[in-house]
Amino acid sequence: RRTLHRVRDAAVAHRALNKNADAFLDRAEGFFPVVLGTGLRRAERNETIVTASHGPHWRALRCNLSADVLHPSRVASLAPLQQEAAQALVAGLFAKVQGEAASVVIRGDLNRAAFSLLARMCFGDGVDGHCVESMEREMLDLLATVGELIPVVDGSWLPQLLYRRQLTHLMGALGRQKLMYLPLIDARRRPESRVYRGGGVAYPYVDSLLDLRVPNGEGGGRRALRDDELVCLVSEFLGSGSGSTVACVEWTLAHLVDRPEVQDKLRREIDGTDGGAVTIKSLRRGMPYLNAVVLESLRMHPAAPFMMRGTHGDGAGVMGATTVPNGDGLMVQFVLGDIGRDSKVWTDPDEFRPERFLAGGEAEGVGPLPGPKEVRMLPFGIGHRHCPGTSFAMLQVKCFLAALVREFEWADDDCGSTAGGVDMTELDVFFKVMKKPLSARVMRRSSVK
Ligand code: HEM
Repeated sequence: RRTLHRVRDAAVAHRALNKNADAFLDRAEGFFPVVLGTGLRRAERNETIVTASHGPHWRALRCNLSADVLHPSRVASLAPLQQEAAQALVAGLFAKVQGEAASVVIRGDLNRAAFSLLARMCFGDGVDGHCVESMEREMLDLLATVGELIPVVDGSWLPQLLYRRQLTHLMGALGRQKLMYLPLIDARRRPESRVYRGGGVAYPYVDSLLDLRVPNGEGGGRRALRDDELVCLVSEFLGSGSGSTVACVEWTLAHLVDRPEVQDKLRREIDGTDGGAVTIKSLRRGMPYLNAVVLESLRMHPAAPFMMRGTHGDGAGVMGATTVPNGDGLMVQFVLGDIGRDSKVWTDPDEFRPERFLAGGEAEGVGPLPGPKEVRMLPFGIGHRHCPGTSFAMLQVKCFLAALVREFEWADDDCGSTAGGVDMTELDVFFKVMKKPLSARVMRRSSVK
């Protein structure tokens, strides 16, 4: 069992993750419910990128995703797919808002759009829509169960005894995922599936995983990934990529509903860009206010509530933990929401104020990832283990928001709000989500003008 230490302070995070980065390269073993549930010994475990220890296996998995699938230069080629997903999201809302306005709980629509895009990137084009829906349902179920377990998993084996029901449910969900994913993975093994016809996904994630050879441990040489490993990696891709972007878009919309003047200002920027047709080019060229709005949202509500690292000797010293029982090491939990609202670093940290990220603002130059000189927020982590989906996710969130704000006006829905406006209560489960899903009054702009 390891000792758990929580970091809520930006300066301590900087001391650990920038100044002593090498001591914090590892994940905290045994912290992840899936690992706890399977209970496999490390040598047999189906590691994902998140769970793998720093070393050659992790490096092979991570390089494959970040260099072959999500490298910033590749993200440009995924942009048309993101645009298509945004258009499908808007079309779905048009269907819901048939009159002038409607009350909409947006989370489900966002999740469908984000998940379908990732499923396409994962398995290629042509996966049946019902199959995608079933995968999405199972993923939501899995994330909900993992979310129940995360607060109680502390690196010991006790939760395995106390939370048997949730662990059994988790194993069932993983088993059902396996049944759904394996036929789709097998389909990608057929040579004809590798013919790229243009206009779709050029190199699906599954193809990259099938081509990958990972170090064979003590046996030496390299080997292909086992079926169970492929299933876990696909699950990680679909799960970590969808819920995170959905949470970020939902939180941002909630603030736009709460602060109509911010929404108007954002809409003016969007309307003024390329005649209102927001393209990936225009998003990449700038749109400083949209960028500021998204960063402010991520500062206050980082989609991943915590970031886990494991450390020993030096790292434990940096944390001020001089006595670590049994020399087992220290599990360090960086509380990302608290770090982004550290009052020693931010003025009025609980206020949604995107202007702070604009030129002349207190956070001018602060981006999604911190530089080596200071840590002010950590929405995508930091260092070697920072989120490999950062560029892709930022683009996707902006793409969805730009489309939603261009086509609709978003207002407070009386039924869904408290007397004080939108209910911003947070719930830390697998992701940091709105405790009460956003319900907004959505008006088509054509009917507003
Ligand atoms: C708004 C969206 C997202 C947020 C806020 C987010 C946040 C994070 C954070 C905080 C970490 C931990 C980083 C660290 O320990 O330094 C992480 C890791 C990771 N994320 Fe994301 N993420 C997002 C989207 C995505 C997407 C779209 C994907 C892939 C499709 C992805 C895949 C991963 C993976 C595989 C890791 C593990 C990296 C490693 O351990 O080497 N994430 N993410």
